[in-house]
Amino acid sequence: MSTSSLVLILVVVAVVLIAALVTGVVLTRRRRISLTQKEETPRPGGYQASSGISLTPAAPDAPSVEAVAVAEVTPVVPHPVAERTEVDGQPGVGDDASVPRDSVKRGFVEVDLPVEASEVEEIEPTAGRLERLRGKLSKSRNAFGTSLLGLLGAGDLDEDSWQDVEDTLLIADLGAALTTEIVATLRSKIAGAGVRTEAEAQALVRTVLVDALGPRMDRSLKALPHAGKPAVLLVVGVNGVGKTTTTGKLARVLVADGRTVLLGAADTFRAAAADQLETWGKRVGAETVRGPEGGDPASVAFESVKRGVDTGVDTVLIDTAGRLHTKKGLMDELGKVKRVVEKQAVVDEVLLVLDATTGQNGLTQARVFAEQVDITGIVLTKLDGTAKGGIVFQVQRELGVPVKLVGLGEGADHLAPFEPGAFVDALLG
Ligand SMILES: Nc1nc2c(ncn2[C@@H]2O[C@H](COP(=O)(O)OP(=O)(O)OP(=O)(O)O)[C@@H](O)[C@H]2O)c(=O)[nH]1
Repeated sequence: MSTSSLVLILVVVAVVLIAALVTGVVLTRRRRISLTQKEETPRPGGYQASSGISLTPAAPDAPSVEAVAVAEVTPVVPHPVAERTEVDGQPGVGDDASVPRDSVKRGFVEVDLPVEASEVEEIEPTAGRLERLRGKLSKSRNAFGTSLLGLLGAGDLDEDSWQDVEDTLLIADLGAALTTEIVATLRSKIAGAGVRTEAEAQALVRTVLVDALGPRMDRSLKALPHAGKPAVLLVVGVNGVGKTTTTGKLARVLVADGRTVLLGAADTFRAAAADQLETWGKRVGAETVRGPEGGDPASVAFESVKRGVDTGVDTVLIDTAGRLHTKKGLMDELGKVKRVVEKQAVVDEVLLVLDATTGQNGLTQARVFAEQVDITGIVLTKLDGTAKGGIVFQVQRELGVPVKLVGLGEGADHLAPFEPGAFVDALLG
């Protein structure tokens, strides 16, 4: 082979190698850029609460103005005392448990446990957390706001257009009654004021929707100690809605606020649920009280509060087992858990966790739980994954109970206070 052929071959090999190298670098960069964009660049708009979660001690003797206002419009539902199955309200374990279990015990279920914590984590202050939640509600915003504002901003509306407005509200889960009401209000306001532009439509819709969300309701979380005893919060709801995750996130908020917390794992149906809660506890440095698998949840709740009082923590958070609202025995059991805890201390909050992605069924769940225990606040989870944020309107209206917190993701800090203005802004974009 001549020298010139050898030089030619070497040049070709060198060119191929350089081309491969350049392609590799470009691909790696692209991948990195798309990852960064996904995780760090917030989309414009989105849910932006203006402050952190408001924590207060309960003041049972002095209800707030807002609570009184809510009570005035909401008839109190009497509890079905006659249907209770236990007679003495005392906790029992195993065969001694007085409430029959009418549900098949859940078998082995695959659950993702939070990453095992070897030491207590540093928790970022809540202020920065709100900024990071920007854009989390974007799915709801896209579906709801864009079409509604487009319709209303288009000038004079004929009957077909009003039908479209109505459909948009219904699809967003506002429910038939509220939709009719809101459309009637919008129609009369538009007739009175005249709406020419999308900006005018936005201002009008914002006012009407914020008003429908009861902006004066007291949404502070009664999670601070009072009368020398810890605040006690009970977290309830059907299976898989996010009770344990919310309890863990809430513990983080409290600890970040300088509070001491004890967790009660009153989900005795699944050992994995108690493990999951205990891991959250370890991550924030909180003790977790748990009982034997299959034991009496009321007993665990009782022991948790007793331990919380003895150790002088600020807040006891009790995570209960997921229970189908259609199973009477399990719902009775929930009433018992609350009554037993009340032998030790006041239950300051009963937080009903609802999964926003379940739409109308969330409303049915809310009704049944409210018949069993006095719900004091709603936590609406998974709002990051639904275009149906409208369930908020209906649940509040039906129960007369405020949505206090929203879950906006699976992350440990994806919990935000519910603010009607911020919520509507996020919906409308
Ligand atoms: N996207 C999203 N996922 C959430 C949110 N809250 C909880 N989850 C997820 O929902 C799933 C169920 O959450 P859990 O906390 O185990 O629910 P649970 O109600 O305690 O479940 P059971 O104990 O089986 O009744 C988990 O994968 C959570 O990460 C949220 O706000 N957004």
